[in-house]
Amino acid sequence: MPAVELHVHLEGTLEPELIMALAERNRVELPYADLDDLRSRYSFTDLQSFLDLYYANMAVLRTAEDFHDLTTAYLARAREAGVRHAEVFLDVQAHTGRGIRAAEVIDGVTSALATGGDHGITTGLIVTFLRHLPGAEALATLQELLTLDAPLLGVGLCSTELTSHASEFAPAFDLARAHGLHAVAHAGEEGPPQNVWDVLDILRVERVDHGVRAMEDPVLVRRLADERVPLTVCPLSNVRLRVVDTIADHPLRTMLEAGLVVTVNSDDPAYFGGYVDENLRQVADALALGPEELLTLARNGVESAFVDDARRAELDAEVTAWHRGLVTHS
Ligand code: HPA
Ligand SMILES: [Zn+2]
Repeated sequence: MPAVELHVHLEGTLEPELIMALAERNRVELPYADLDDLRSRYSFTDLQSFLDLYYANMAVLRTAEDFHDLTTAYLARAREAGVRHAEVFLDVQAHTGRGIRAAEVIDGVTSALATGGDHGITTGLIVTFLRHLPGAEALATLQELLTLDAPLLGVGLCSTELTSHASEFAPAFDLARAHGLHAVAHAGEEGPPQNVWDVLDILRVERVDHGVRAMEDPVLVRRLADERVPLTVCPLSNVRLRVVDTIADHPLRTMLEAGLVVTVNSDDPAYFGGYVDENLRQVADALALGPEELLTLARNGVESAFVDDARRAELDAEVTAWHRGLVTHS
């Protein structure tokens, strides 16, 4: 299925093998005996238990070349997964906070994203502010990125939902909007439906990342459906971070039936057991999604992407051709 990926953290595509290779290249001491020992840590009890490992592993990312290699590896794997357009998240503050210059990070990532065409993928870069850090630091980070003329598509918000209020980040989101940037935010993953209301009303986001817990609030569901606010859902992530018990318990089908603009995404595929193709396969199997439901998911991705009309028409044509083949051959 030709896919649009709207919720993937570049740092979450850092595969264990690349962690070990970069540790050696950069002479970074890791607290793991070997690859198997590292892999044995990939069992999570909640979002925070994942974030602890995710941030710790970023220690191996030091130079523009590292960020370039990470991004190139993602593009190659994404192409295999059927991705035709990807809007990737980058946690710039997780790197500047370790003494890496923002310019180093941005240079490495954007030089690789510029080769997306070689993989048949159009791309966009969304800088995600870290919600566990003060709102003033998000604002300062964006100001620096604007000074650097970083080619940004938008801004987002991620990390723990439980320790701060969305309003802290309003100045950063307002500045982003004033510069014509798009706005998205994680909400309703570990946090309650109120967090979704807050990012809609206070940060004025155009898409909600995750948003699965919106299902606990029927008035919110009606609003999201009426306003066609896309939700970038990540099924394997939700299972691995215990937002849902099993893939068969995932509310994705119910969300579609409620008229929500749901898309399927990989979040942190190196940590959660699969890229977007595997997310689609597992959710389709477990929830018995047929060709029409898969078509809706694919079309939702195209509708929700921050692309111009010409690119949207191309993506739409690919999806239509794929669906025609699927129906003809079934
Ligand atoms: O699933 C997530 N939630 C919040 N922050 C994140 N940062 C990477 N992945 C995630
Ligand atoms: Zn995420």
